[in-house]
Amino acid sequence: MLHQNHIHLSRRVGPQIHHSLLTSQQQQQYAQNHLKFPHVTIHKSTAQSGEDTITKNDDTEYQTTSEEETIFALSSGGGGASVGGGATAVAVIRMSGPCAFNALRELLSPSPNGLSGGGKLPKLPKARMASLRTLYDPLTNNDSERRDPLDSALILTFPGPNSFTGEDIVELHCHGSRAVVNGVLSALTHLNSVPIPAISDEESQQARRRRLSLRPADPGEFTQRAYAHGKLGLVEVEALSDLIVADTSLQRKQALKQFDGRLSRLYMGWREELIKGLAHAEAVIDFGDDEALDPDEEDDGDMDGDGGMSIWGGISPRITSLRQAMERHLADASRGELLRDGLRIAIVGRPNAGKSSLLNLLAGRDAAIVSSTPGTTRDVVEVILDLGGVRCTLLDTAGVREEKEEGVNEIEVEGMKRARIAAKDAHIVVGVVDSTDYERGLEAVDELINGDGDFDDWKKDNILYVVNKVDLKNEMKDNDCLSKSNSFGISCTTSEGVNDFLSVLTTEALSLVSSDNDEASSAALSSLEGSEGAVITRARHRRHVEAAADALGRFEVLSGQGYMALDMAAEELRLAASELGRITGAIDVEDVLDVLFADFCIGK
Ligand SMILES: Nc1nc2c(ncn2[C@@H]2O[C@H](COP(=O)(O)OP(=O)(O)OP(=O)(O)O)[C@@H](O)[C@H]2O)c(=O)[nH]1
Ligand SMILES: [Mg+2]
Repeated sequence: MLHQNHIHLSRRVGPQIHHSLLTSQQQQQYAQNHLKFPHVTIHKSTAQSGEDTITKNDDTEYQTTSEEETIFALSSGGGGASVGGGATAVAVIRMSGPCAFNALRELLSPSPNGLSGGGKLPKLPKARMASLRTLYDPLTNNDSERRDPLDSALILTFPGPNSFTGEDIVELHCHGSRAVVNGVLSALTHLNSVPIPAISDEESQQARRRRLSLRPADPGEFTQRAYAHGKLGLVEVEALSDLIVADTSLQRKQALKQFDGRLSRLYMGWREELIKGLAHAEAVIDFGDDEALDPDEEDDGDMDGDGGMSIWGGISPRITSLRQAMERHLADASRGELLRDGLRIAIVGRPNAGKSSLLNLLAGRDAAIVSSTPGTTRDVVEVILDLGGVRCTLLDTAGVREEKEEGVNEIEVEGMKRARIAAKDAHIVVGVVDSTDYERGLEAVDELINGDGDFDDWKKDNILYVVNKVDLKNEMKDNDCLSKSNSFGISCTTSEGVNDFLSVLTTEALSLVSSDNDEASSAALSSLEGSEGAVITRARHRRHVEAAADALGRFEVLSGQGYMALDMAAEELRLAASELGRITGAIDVEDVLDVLFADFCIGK
């Protein structure tokens, strides 16, 4: 049976295979130790196709990708509304998998019998060289002499394993109209079921179907295959996902920094250090401390709990400095995560202060209703802004005032409740005060911030006061109501003062996400070459680094207790190493993958 012992380079075992990173001997050991396939040998590719082969120990050969289905998708915009976007000049359709080149040959064939007609096989362009070719429609009525042209397209082929997915890839750069894109996608979908009169016997029909079996890709499936074939690590996959959805320049820069591998290098470097410590522990367990200590290793004079030399030798101080590096890495005020997720800026204040007017002015469009009736805004209105490269969600909220004031109804009360929640969840609060009703306006903002015990103290530093409608009261500029250092006189009607306020708001946003001045963090990272500027960008990474640092803290206590606690101390090192391995995908991360790839768009 051909597929009986086939290794599926699929989501299930994929994360643990990194061919490009391992020597063939390591790969073999990996397969035997981790993949539980002791009966196979992995050979690096020598074939022109470049596909690795796996030999079963009874010498039957399998191609690693032969059982993978070939997938295709529209990878760019274009194609019109029916496939999720407006028409563009060019649309890129990608195929990946063992049938990709055959499918391309079929599209290049003008004969109504396609490849099965016995005629000359259409030549594929040279690998990685663009070529302008006519694509023919295999769904053309069979009575015609020639298939109908589908498009004149630029074609590129990337033979595996030197491709994004590690498989054979074809890129069709077509014209971006709905008719062309739908025509090509439909041709690929039906390729294996196109009736070919030249083939009469069932067996040949089946063989043809196998050669041309394609299906539409799932979201993120190209990247998933790249990961399964060791082309990308987990942290790089996450970075790619961030890069695709980046809205601002700083988000793009952060994603690119992570994509170039510096964050992976940091975590892998730490993990290697821990594994060295573990090897030391194994040696002590097996041979006793005299033999375990490396004679070249400088003894730091560490004392164990019994007053003798530590059985951990030079390992203990290294682990301590590793834990400290992790703690510095963690003490970054979540800047990377904030930049990735974006900041929330809530505009609050009394009704009629001009909150919606300010939101509209900053957004450059009439996103919220403005009216002279107090209590106009009820629901929270959100607009996305790019402030100096920081993605910010600006939230306009209902005006807050005493519930017993005249005219307040239950809908407004609900609106005020939502305003309080928005302010509490925001990273920056902008309190808008009407200059003609300054005292009450300021009181309302202060009550919202100080009245609720839940309001984080740190956030009280991130409040900007905007005294609006200065056009109505010019003497306001000298009035003491602008005495707060973080307050600005503006007019939404004349735009006076708005630019000054915007530049301070931008500086404030940048200071929350910037790590440039963060000496602690850069000191933590510069110890590992090439990892400068690597910051935590996801809560998932933070959880694992925290757990690793905790384990190292416990190790430090246990390592001082001599032989008695040797096993337990080693276990903490193992735990810390596996937490770091979970970040990079070196250790099973099945649960993470499902969520991560579902976040990708189709075609990536
Ligand atoms: N003269 C003057 N009028 C302004 C200014 N800003 C806003 N207004 C007016 O003030 C009124 C209230 O403005 P909104 O932006 O709706 O106020 P709001 O704070 O959103 O009010 P609620 O949604 O009810 O809480 C409108 O009539 C605006 O035209 C300003 O700078 N100068
Ligand atoms: Mg409003």
